[in-house]
Order: sequence, then C-alpha cells, then structure tokens
Amino acid sequence: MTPPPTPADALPPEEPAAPADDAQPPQGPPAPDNECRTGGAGGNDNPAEGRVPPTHPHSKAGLNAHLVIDRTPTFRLDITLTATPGDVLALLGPNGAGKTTALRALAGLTPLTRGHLHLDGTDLHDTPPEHRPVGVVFQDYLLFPHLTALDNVAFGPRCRGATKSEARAQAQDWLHRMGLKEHTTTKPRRLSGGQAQRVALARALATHPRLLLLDEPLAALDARTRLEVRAQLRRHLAEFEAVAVLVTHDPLDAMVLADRLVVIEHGRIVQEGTPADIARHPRTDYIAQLVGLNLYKGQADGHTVRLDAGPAITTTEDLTGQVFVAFPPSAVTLHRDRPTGSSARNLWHCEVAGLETHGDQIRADLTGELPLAADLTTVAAAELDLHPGAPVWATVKATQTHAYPA
Ligand SMILES: Nc1ncnc2c1ncn2[C@@H]1O[C@H](COP(=O)(O)OP(=O)(O)OP(=O)(O)O)[C@@H](O)[C@H]1O
Repeated sequence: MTPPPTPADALPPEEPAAPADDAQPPQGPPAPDNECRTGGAGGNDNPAEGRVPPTHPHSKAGLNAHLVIDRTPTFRLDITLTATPGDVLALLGPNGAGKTTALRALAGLTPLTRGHLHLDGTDLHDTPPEHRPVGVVFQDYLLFPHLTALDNVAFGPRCRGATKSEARAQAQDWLHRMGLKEHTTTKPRRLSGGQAQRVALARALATHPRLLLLDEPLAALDARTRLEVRAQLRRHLAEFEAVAVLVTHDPLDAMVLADRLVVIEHGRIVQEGTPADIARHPRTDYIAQLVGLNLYKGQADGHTVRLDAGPAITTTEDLTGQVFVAFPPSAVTLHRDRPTGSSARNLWHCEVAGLETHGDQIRADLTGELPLAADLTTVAAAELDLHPGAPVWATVKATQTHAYPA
C-alpha cells in the first residue's frame, strides 16, 4: 500500500496510477499554520455544521459493510465486514489479498464499485473522507513534520470544529494519556518510532472516531519497541468504545490486538473467527503457515484420513467425510534410518528440501511422501547430518494431530 500521508481529515487522493480512485475530491496538505482546511477544493469550512449525515436513531450501532471493488480486470474485492462497538477486527492476508483496498474503502478513499458502508446506522456512501467519523493510523506515522506533537494531535479536533484552545487542551490530554507529557512541544523528527506512533494514535483518537483504522501500525518499529507499543496499543484498543479495524501481516499483532480475525485471500474472506479458533482450525495453507502448522485435506474414515494428494494420516478423532488434519512442526520426529521401535502411528519417507533457523530451533522443510515442516534442535540437526537432499524418515504420533471437518 502507498498510504495517504495525513490523517483521514486531510488524506490526499491515491496516486495517479490508480484510475479507479481518480474520482476522489482533491485534498491538500495541512495548512502550515495548523489551521485545518478540510476537503480541499470540494471541502466545507465547517465540517461540524454537518455534511456528516445524522445517525439513524433506531439503527444498529457499529460497522456493517459490504465492500465490492473492482481494482484491475482480474482483481475484485468482495467482502462483508460487521462489527459492534468495542470490537477490534484484524484483516490478515497475503500480499495483494485486498486488505489495503478494504481499509481505503472504509476510509472513503477508494470508491465502492458496489455494496454499502454503514457506520452506526449511517450510510457513508455520500460522505467524503474528511467528513467521516473515521480515524486512521499508518505504519509510518505520517505526522506533519513542521508541527509539534501537540499541534499534530490538535489538528484532528480543529478539523472537527473545535476552537484552537479547545483542540490544544484535548491534544494535551491525549498526549498525557499516551505517556507523552514530556514531548508535547517536540517535532516528529525528534521523536522515537514508538513515540511517533503514539502521537499518531493520539491524533486519530482525539477526533473520537466511530471507526478507527490501523494500517500495519507496528510494522515500522524495531522488535523491542514493537513489543512495548503493541502492549500499549492493546490497552488503548481495549478502552476504545467504537469499532477498530487493523491491517497486519503479523499474526502475533493480530492475535494480541484483535478480538476477531478476518483472513482475506484473492479479495475474498476465506476464514473468520477468534484468534484461538483460527489458530486451532486453519482452513487454508496461508493461515496454516501463519500459525505455524502443517495442514492437509482429505477423506476421513474413522481414525484414518486419506489425503487428497498423498498418503494417509492416522488421527485420534473419529470422523467421516472431508476433513482437515493439522499438526505443528514440533510434533514431527526425524530419523536417519527407518525407525523400528517407534510407537508413532504415522511414518513417512521424506527428503530435506531446505533448512532455516526458526527462533532457537532449526526448521526443516521436507518433500517426498508427505511435504511437511519439522522443528528440531541444532544439535539434533547436526546429529542427523541434515542438509538439502538428505533422505529422512518422519514420524508423528496420532495424538499430536488434530482433525476437524472441512
Ligand atoms: N491503486 C490501485 N489501482 C489499481 N489496482 C490496485 C491499486 N492498488 C492495489 N491494486 C491491486 O489491488 C489488489 C489488492 O491490493 P491491496 O494493496 O489491497 O492488497 P494488500 O492485501 O493490502 O497487499 P499488501 O499486503 O501487499 O499491502 C492487487 O491486485 C493490487 O495490484
């Protein structure tokens, strides 16, 4: 994604390369004097005076969206998202799946080809981005470089019609909440990545959005800062009373921050559920890899699952029909010679395709009778003399597998 460089209040249109989005109203950068000019040429100087349509009093609170967007002749996003206030959704998916397109559509930056977008019962179809009650946090913060942290945060409330002093008081309050009391007069270039991201979050939250959009909010941070900011973000999201939608590539961010994961592949939702449910019952190879499981599909007959392509796997579950079988790489034991005394019910002859470090373990990528990933210690890998092309036997106990209906 090439994210727009300002908060939703001042988001520019997409690059000219995006013909589908050329219809966006032109929007300029923030005024250097920190005066908010909403809507650019098509804007309204006082957004508080209502281009935002009133919320329907009897309608359901939260997000109700069906987003259909034709991006290229071959790519169509077609997803339905619903959430109630307080929900945190994470959109996960491989590159090009459509996550950013979905986020941009929610922000009003990419028009829908079809579908609808209702927030707290209000149809946002005709509401321009700068007048939507939507806050956006981007991975590279996109703070206004010439403004202090305080003025960056005050920008949002100013755009929503607050007076200068009200906006600054609110900004002060938000920066205090974010633990940035000491940095109110600091300009972005003097902030650390973690501090800048907290300013960006404060800027988004200061507008009291009914929908908070976070685009890879932790991606630009180093590992240590990421840990810290993830914990803080989790706390703020838990307190946030409206809907939050997060786009991330990182399963850990998704699992820690979201109540519900929505996995998108090729523009469609392929699986949706709580982090625990998705981690335990992955339904696509992408999700299985994401949560670190070997995943297969096949036909169950009692405790035996005959794979669509490959051998059979013995499981403890007693099932019939199409099922998935999953097991973690740590459940695989490797042997140089065919084991004779092993109690494991599953035995396959494989070949090492590749090796890589995985935390303090070695992950072996195996092909052969059954393609699989196996984790082992460095010592074990050395003892087995593992190297690409080496033949190995892999065993997995039935009790270590998990089968569930497809
Ligand atoms: N501005 C654009 N104009 C036309 N097509 C686009 C535009 N931006 C993205 N696309 C196409 O839309 C599809 C979805 O892209 P999108 O950026 O939404 O995916 P993504 O899941 O966010 O990927 P990534 O994780 O790499 O950011 C891709 O096929 C992409 O090539």
